[in-house]
Amino acid sequence: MDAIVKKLTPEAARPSRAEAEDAVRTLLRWAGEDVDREGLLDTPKRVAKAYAELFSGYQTSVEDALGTTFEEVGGYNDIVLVRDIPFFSHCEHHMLPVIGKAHVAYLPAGRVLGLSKIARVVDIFARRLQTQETMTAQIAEAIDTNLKPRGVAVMVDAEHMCMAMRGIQKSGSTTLTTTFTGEFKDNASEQVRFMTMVRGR
Ligand SMILES: Nc1nc2c(ncn2[C@@H]2O[C@H](COP(=O)(O)OP(=O)(O)OP(=O)(O)O)[C@@H](O)[C@H]2O)c(=O)[nH]1
Repeated sequence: MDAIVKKLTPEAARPSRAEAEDAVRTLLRWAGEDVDREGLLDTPKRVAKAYAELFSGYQTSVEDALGTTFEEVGGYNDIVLVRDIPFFSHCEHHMLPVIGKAHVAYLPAGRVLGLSKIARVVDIFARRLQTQETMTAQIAEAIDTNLKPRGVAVMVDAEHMCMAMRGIQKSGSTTLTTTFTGEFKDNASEQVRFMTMVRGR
């Protein structure tokens, strides 16, 4: 999966920071701005710096983030759910913000992940351009591949600014997507337990 991203963005073909700043100047001029006015002089630099952070998922490897797993010595083998993981992403269609929460669970098969690693995986994919559906599936696939648990369940609940700030202009509406693998996919009662735990307070 990461190999695909690297193929799309080979380091040698990556534009320089100066080229990125020039692109920002072009967009500002296209929007009708005077790029030489004092308030905008450092804006291209700031935007490029912000993009480096907002799209840092391209520079981060899922395998590295999930590399460390621990043997579960106490015999725990039930659902591990990390819920309400907040994220900021951008849709691949308009490059406008997608703001939401991810709920990620797995059924261990002898090994467990550091809890923070689950949030790291969410951030890696959130910081790449894609659809919400793809992001949901990729989080599940990454945990499945690297941890090899009995099953993974991922739910993403997000508001898309491309639907709120422009176009149809429906703010407050959120989109829910789910991906289930293994025992979560095969067993409807495991899905229900996941949903109940996500909702329970
Ligand atoms: N399925 C899906 N659609 C998305 C996601 N993010 C944005 N979109 C949609 O992508 C679609 C792009 O549609 P287009 O008709 O090509 O673009 P557009 O003219 O800007 O569309 P409008 O938003 O309807 O004005 C829109 O319907 C968006 O709501 C996502 O994560 N998943």
